[in-house]
Amino acid sequence: MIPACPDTASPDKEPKRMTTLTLIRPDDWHLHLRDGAALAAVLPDTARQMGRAIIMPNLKPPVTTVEAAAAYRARILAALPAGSRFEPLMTLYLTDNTSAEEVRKARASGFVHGIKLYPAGATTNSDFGVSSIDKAMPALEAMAECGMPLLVHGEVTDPAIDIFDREAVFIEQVFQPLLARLPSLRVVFEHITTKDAAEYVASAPDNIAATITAHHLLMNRNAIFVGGIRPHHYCLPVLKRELHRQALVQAATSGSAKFFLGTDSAPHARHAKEAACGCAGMYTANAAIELYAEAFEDAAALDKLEAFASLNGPAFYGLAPNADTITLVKESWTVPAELSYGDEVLVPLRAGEAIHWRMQD
Ligand SMILES: NC(=O)N[C@@H](CC(=O)O)C(=O)O
Ligand SMILES: [Zn+2]
Ligand SMILES: [Zn+2]
Repeated sequence: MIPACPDTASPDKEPKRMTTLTLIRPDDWHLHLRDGAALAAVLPDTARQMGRAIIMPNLKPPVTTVEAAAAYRARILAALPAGSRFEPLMTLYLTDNTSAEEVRKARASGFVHGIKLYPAGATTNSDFGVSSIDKAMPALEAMAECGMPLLVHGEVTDPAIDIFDREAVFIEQVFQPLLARLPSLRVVFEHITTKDAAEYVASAPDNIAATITAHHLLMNRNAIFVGGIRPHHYCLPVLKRELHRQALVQAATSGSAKFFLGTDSAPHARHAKEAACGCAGMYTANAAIELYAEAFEDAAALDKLEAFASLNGPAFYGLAPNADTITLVKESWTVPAELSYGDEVLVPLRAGEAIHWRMQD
């Protein structure tokens, strides 16, 4: 990281304000790109900022085979802007029927970098998810054997469990028993939202890591209800109390290599969000690194951003960091009120509001 300070005219009078920030190009370790016209609409946003991204497999139908992942990867590459060097890192969607053979095939493919566990019914397009860990055991054992990371949406789905407690209960009921059975399994606890998860991951062995979204670093659950119900602030796992937000900020800025950037940018058309039963997911890919920069700056930890955004993820996945850099400038700009999304429109996080960092082209 090469911070530059233009306040050299009065070096003694003012505290150093960082106004440009050059980072090794970041990667997004948790991204939803969708497919077809939606894919074509959102992909350029991520490709502009990120070197690579872990592409979530919750399409309709989900990406459950290496063959389907190869075809999806080809569609992503075909939709990239000319000259882009963005690399999609593919994942498979774990089901009760995923075979050990498919896991080994995925490992051998070289382009499948993780297998995603969605508890059935936990989130958007998760109906084909795992109904019980026992059923997925042959696949999970093969993953532990061949070193294939398990990416986890860590929420229980029991309707009797309060929605704000579903992540903490998942740790107890699913995560701990699973790791007791397969202690060498490499696991990414995706989009963690609680102090419980941050502490659990921090104290777990090195094969356990976590992604953290920008929105969970920047907002607490009050943001869902400011002056009325805010469907664009609804995502899963749902935003939590301020004490949890603070614990996530602490984890992300702690310098621990276990935590890394995963936007969980999850586009849904405006009408699907602003509805009687609105979809879960926030769109942040258009301003991803800027939103993280804000969160790190608020925590006076901009010096920790590069490791979180550009180094810890590749290290966990056994990849080299990107070879080029990006530069952020301290400069306010207004997020568009909406973005085009195929034939529809999409409302990004902070629509119509200011963001105080801007990535240079
Ligand atoms: N995060 C979300 O609220 N939604 C994601 C699914 C997910 O990551 O759980 C989506 O695909 O829309
Ligand atoms: Zn999820
Ligand atoms: Zn997600």
